[in-house]
Amino acid sequence: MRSEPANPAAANGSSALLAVSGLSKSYASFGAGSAAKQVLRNVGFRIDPQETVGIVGLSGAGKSTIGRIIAGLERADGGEIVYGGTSIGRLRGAARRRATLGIEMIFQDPYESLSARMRIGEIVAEPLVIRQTRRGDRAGLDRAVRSALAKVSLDPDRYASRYPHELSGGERQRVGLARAFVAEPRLVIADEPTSMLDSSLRLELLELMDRLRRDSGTATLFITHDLALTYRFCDRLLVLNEGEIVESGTPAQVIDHPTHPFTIRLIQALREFHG
Ligand SMILES: Nc1ncnc2c1ncn2[C@@H]1O[C@H](COP(=O)(O)OP(=O)(O)OP(=O)(O)O)[C@@H](O)[C@H]1O
Repeated sequence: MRSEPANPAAANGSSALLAVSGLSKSYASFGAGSAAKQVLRNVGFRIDPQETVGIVGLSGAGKSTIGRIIAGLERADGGEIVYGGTSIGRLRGAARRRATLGIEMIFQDPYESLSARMRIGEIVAEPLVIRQTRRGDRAGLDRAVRSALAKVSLDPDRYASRYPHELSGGERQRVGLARAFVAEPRLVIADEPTSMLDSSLRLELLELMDRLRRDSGTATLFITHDLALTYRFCDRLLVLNEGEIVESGTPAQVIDHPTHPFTIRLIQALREFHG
């Protein structure tokens, strides 16, 4: 089996943007006699600067849990996360926020991920306000927001003062991209960013995300259940099965020469689906 080193941080932590090792997570189960459900087991991988790494797996495999733990929205039970040379897994509150300022997340559901009470311009400005990069420079902040909206093909004059409910799903996900990239992040975690959109819009949005990340030199963790997409958008691929990484490599290595029985089944299913 091709796999990541057991401890990627130790293997070459100095050049990795993100090094995750030994990550484990369980959720409590409800009901009499229910044992806790382990959703991640000894997960380890690294992401280098500017690299796009895909995580594929079936629904419930634990993909989103990995993204949410790295983004600080969940806490792991065990393991280590080193980001930009700093161990962030055990940091809390302001220290965690400071250490992870360069990490942004794009969520699956464009209907839920944008604050309903904020105007689009405010939503896009938020990462800059949090980083205080344009403190006291209102004109500079407006310029940055307008430029971010223009880069996702949303006319700032038409969209900046609207509210999310006035936009279509595709437009909202463009706002999500503008917000994620406005402050030139070092790492974007994209959790199934197009799975709620019509198939006609999916590729367009992913190509836009790919352009934004290339232009800004941003690394990406691309979470998807669609193996075929990783071929096009990922430098490396991790296959997650029931909370364990069972295979990793370039998409060509993994898809053309799978070695783990789960990956082989996944690829067979993909081939049958696409004829
Ligand atoms: N807050 C939670 N409490 C209890 N169980 C949870 C919680 N969050 C996730 N789970 C469970 O953990 C498992 C992994 O969920 P996760 O969302 O990470 O999977 P996924 O691979 O992203 O799936 P999908 O592709 O369907 O989004 C699932 O069985 C899910 O029900």
